[in-house]
Amino acid sequence: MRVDADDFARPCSCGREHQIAVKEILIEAGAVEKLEEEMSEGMLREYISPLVICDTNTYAATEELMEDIYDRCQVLVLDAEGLQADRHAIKIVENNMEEDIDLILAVGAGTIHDISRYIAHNYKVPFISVPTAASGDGFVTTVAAMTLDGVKKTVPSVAPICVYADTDIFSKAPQRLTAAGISDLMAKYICLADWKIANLVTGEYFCRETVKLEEKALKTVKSSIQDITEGEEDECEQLMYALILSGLAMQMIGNSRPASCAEHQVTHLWDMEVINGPLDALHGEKVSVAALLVLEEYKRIAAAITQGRCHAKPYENEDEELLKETFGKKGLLEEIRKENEPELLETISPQHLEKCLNGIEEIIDELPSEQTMFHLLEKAGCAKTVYDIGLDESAVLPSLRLAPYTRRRLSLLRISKMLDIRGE
Ligand SMILES: NC(=O)C1=CN([C@@H]2O[C@H](COP(=O)(O)OP(=O)(O)OC[C@H]3O[C@@H](n4cnc5c(N)ncnc54)[C@H](OP(=O)(O)O)[C@@H]3O)[C@@H](O)[C@H]2O)C=CC1
Ligand SMILES: O=C(CO)COP(=O)(O)O
Repeated sequence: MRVDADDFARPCSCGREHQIAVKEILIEAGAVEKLEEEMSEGMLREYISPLVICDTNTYAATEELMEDIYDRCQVLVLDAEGLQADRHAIKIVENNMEEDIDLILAVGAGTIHDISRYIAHNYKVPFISVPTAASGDGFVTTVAAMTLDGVKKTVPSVAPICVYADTDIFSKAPQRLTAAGISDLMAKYICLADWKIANLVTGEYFCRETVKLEEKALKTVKSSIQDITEGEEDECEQLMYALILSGLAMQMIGNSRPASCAEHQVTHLWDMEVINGPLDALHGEKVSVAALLVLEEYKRIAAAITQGRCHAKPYENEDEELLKETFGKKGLLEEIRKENEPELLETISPQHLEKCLNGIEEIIDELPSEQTMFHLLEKAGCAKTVYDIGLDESAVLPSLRLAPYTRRRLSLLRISKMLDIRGE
C-alpha cells in the first residue's frame, strides 16, 4: 500500500496549514527492494554516502533482505543491550560515522528511529525510515523522544523523507513487539480526551481533523485485533498503516499533542526511575498499563461529577514534599521545575473550571469503560496491570500524582489537582 502523504498537507478547518515533510510511504511486502531501486537508479541515487543505523536485533532481522542496500552503505550496528535514545548512543554514532554522510537509514523500531532523527536533525541530512517492528507510532513524527540528563524529553527533530515498511520484515517481528504497537494506539483514547478537555478548559489550540485521523487509526486496529495478534500479514500491514497515521497526526501538529498526554506522562515518570527501578518492559507495554490506570481515574472523576460530588477548588500545590523526595533524590528537581514553570493551573479560575465540569464529564463518558478497554487489550495480548511490567500496587498512587509534572502539557490528571471529590 502506498500512503499519499500529500493528502494530509492542506489548509485545515482548524485555521492552520499542516506541513508534511515525508514524500513517500510504502507499506508492503518487498518495500526494501523498492528502496534499493530508488537508491541505485531512482530519486535517492544522488546520495552517495548513506549511513545505516541499526542494532544487533534489527540487523539480524533485515540482513538477508537488505544485503544489497547494506553493501552500498556504511552500516553502524549498535549494541541492542540497554540501548536508549540518549547522549551515550548519540556519541557512539558520532564517533563512528564517516564525515561525509549525506543520508541516514533508520533500520529498527522506536529507539533506533529517535537516535537517527536526532542525528539527522543535528547534521542536517535527510533520513529514511525502515521500520522493523510495528511496535509504536514513532516512525514519521517530527519529534525525538530522548532521555537527556536523566529526564525523558521530547525534542524538536525531523521527519523521514520516505518510509519503506516491508511486511516481510515487520510482520515477522516477535509478537510482543506487535502487541506493544497495538497498546500504543489503544492508549490514544486517553490523550485525545485530554486534548479535548484542555481545549475546553483553556482554549488550547485543537484540530478536529487530526483527532479524526487518530480515531481512524484506532478504528483500523480495533476492527482487526484478533488477526493482527495471530500475525496475519495483511492485518499487520493495517497496524503499521495505523501507526503511520498516528505519526502523521503528530507531524501535522508539529508535536506529539495528538498522541501523548497523561498515559504517556505516567510512562515518562517510570522511565525516569524516580519511584521505581529499571523496568523490563517495552514502551507500548508501559503505555497500555498507564492508560488503564488513567482511565479508571477519569471514570471516577466523571462519576463524581454526575453525582454532584465533584467541585472545582482553587489550586494549591500539595505535592511539593513528594516532588522534592522523588525527583530531588535523583537530582532532577530543577529540570522538572523548568518543564513546569509557570504553573498552568494557576491560570485557571475555579469558577471557570466549575462551569466546564459537565463538558469534561461528557468527554469522559465517550471513552470506553475500563472493562471494555481491559478486554480489548487482553484480546491483543497487551500488558494490562502494573504486575505485567514489574511494578506493584504501591506504584499506582504516586504515579498518578507525579506524572503531570513530567511534562507541561495539560491533562485531566493535572486539572484534577483543582477538583474536590467527596463521599466515595
Ligand atoms: N518520537 C516519537 O514520536 C515516539 C517515540 N517513541 C519512543 O520509542 C521508544 C520505544 O520504541 P519501541 O519501538 O517500543 O522499542 P525499541 O525501539 O526500544 O525496540 C524494542 C526492541 O525490539 C527489537 N526489535 C525491533 N525490531 C525487531 C525485529 N524485527 N526482530 C527482533 N527484534 C526487533 C529491538 O531490538 P534493538 O534494540 O536491537 O532494536 C528492541 O530490543 C521509546 O523511547 C519511546 O519514547 C515512541 C513513540 C513515538
Ligand atoms: O510516544 C509518543 C507517542 O506515542 C511520543 O510522546 P512524547 O512526546 O510524550 O514522548
